Amino acid sequence: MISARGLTKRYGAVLAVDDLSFDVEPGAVTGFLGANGAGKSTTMRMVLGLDAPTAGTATVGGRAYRDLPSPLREVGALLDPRCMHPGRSARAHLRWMADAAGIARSRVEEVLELVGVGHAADRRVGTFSLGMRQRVGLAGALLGDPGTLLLDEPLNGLDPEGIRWVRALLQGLAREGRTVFVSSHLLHEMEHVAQRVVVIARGRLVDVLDVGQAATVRVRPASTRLAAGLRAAGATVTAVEDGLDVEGVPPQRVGEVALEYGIALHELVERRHGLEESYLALTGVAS
Ligand SMILES: Nc1ncnc2c1ncn2[C@@H]1O[C@H](COP(=O)(O)OP(=O)(O)OP(=O)(O)O)[C@@H](O)[C@H]1O
Repeated sequence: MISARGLTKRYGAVLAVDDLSFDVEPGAVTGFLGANGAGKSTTMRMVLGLDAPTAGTATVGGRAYRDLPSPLREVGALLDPRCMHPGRSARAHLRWMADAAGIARSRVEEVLELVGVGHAADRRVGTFSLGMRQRVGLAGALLGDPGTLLLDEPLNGLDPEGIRWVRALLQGLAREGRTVFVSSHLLHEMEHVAQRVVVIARGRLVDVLDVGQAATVRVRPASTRLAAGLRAAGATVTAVEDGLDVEGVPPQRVGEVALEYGIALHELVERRHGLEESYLALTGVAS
């Protein structure tokens, strides 16, 4: 688990991270969503001990990063993939990391294959596209088979196939019980990869949202008899345009109630509450 408590970072006049507290639980992908400059990278750098907080603490499994006995085996990180040495090959880059952490070189070959860069392992990283560098960066994060992953914008520069692949990889890692924390400034990316999302704006916590939990069933026609029947069945019903929005009962139950009342439905659609609605509502309030 990653925990931030009162985490604050000031760069001169800029308050980059402002009294941020949140937990990232194992077993799920947790998104870290905020506009450019909201403070995501600074927060991740503080968790990784690369920046010292002005105030507050950040811990992984209850310890500060610098106190972890074998950091690369406990925490895998992907920060800016443009920071790799352009003259080194992907294999040399990963071997250098593995040697520094006492990890067997055979593991380098495993992660190269895992991220799909095996065929280009001896090419200089400087010749790689951003998407390929992201894959090498991910390989580096996975090298020590860590229980916790912090990935800063890992989908940047990937093509649609690459994005689908990373999503599946991260969800698989979370299912194995790992803690996976992934930042993005793009809402729809988070909606498809994360189960929970920590939302920040201007360095402050806005909210922690569950993605796609509650659902609304939209039915037409907007029959008052149907609305009464659904309420009697325990639903919350709101009249909208030419239909009804029904919450609190599953779609099958809505269909059954309509049948009981002899009402022909013209439409019955389940809509998961999108992160977008919550995000816009929240950031609208916050701005
Ligand atoms: N080393 C630094 N010195 C001065 N200001 C900094 C430094 N690093 C970050 N900042 C400022 O702190 C704020 C937060 O930046 P940060 O990079 O953490 O945001 P971010 O949410 O990761 O944005 P992006 O999505 O653009 O990467 C910004 O105003 C940025 O200009």
